[in-house]
Amino acid sequence: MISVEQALTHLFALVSPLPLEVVSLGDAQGRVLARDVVASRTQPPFAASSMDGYALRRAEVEPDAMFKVVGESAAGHRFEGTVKAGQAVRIFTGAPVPEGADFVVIQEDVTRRGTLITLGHRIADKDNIRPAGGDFMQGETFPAPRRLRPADIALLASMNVSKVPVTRKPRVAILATGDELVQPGETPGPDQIIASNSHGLAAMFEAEGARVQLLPIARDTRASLMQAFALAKDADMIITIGGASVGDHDLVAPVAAKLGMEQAFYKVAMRPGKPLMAGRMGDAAMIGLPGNPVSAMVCGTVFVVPLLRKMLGLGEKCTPVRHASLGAPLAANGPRAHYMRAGFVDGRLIAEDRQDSSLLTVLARADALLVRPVDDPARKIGDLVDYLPI
Ligand SMILES: Nc1nc2c(c(=O)[nH]1)N[C@H]1C(S)=C(S)[C@@H](COP(=O)(O)OP(=O)(O)OC[C@H]3O[C@@H](n4cnc5c(N)ncnc54)[C@H](O)[C@@H]3O)O[C@H]1N2
Ligand code: MOO
Repeated sequence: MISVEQALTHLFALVSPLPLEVVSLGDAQGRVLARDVVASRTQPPFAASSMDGYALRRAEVEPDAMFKVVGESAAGHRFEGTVKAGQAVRIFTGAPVPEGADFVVIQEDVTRRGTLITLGHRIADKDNIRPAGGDFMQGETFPAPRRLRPADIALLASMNVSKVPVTRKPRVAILATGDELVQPGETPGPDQIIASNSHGLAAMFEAEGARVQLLPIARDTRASLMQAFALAKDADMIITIGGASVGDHDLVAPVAAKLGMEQAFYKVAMRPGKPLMAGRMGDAAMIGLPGNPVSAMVCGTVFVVPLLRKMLGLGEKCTPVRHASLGAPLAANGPRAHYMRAGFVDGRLIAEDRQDSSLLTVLARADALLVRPVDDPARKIGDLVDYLPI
């Protein structure tokens, strides 16, 4: 058995960053920017008013000063003239500040009669002008790699970038195996259960930016497994679920080997998730996840998600652990790293009582995987522990 860290090293060696594709801005949310993007314009492109009011010369601002309003500058329609001594231009938020003006008095501080305005007694120092290029300049770089968030999309739009170079989505084929499995919505026989893992993992990988292909459930025969693998031809990564252990019907490893899989490792010193296997299978990375539902989801979180990030060009990093203080004591851990389902109560982390790897209700209500290192000693309330948010 190898450690979680050793397994991750082997796994990273199985995948490489994928090529880029160009998508329209409307399709860029959540995608990973693959190349630096350069602003094709300056924003704002002119000095702009940040308030509705009157543009005039700062040097003339004094209590009760009077000005003649000689025109208007609105957003999209600038005042073409120059503001001269004793003159003001009606101006609105976002409008270009006219030549000659260097100050905007907000309209609340002004009394207007006809074309004349009188300033109030106290005018704040703030000029209410946004300088040209105050947000960004033409030629400024928006750096890759970066997973694009809504605010990034707004910024790229503002830079007049309408097409975005992003890393192609990793194509992940998920293959559930087992005679006992039927799809959600089907009617299971008396000895059957619903295939849950493929759907949980598909959701996890798609949230990370993968395109998931759910293969038909393979029965516990070599022929059925072969057939299912054959459908995964275009995949960058093949994930099998179940059939990874030592039972007579655990056929994934021998069938994968027959199909040319070069196994990088089998079995990791972790709980849940011990019977994990991985290797190269043709052009794809193949990862065999254990069948127990929580084991499959934990392995997805700890191993597959970091690989997808590497494929997306986000670098070779395991998901960083966070720290929290314990809300209940923990017994000493054994020789396998333990990823315990745990929840926050009043800001402190408490491990669930039941940690069996079949319990999806426990996983679904958990906030975190509390990470216990190999041979971690007993812990008391208030001790700092590592966790992965889920
Ligand atoms: N003698 C031993 N028995 C087992 C060992 C061991 O070391 N020696 N390891 C145990 C551990 S740990 C795990 S985890 C499981 C993993 O076994 P497999 O990967 O071969 O998985 P299966 O036997 O096919 O299934 C286990 C369990 O999970 C259910 N399952 C499978 N696929 C799905 C799915 N897609 N959705 C929902 N549930 C699924 C399956 O019905 C079984 O209940 O082996 C232990 N045994
Ligand atoms: O270690 Mo198995 O992966 O729990 O239940």
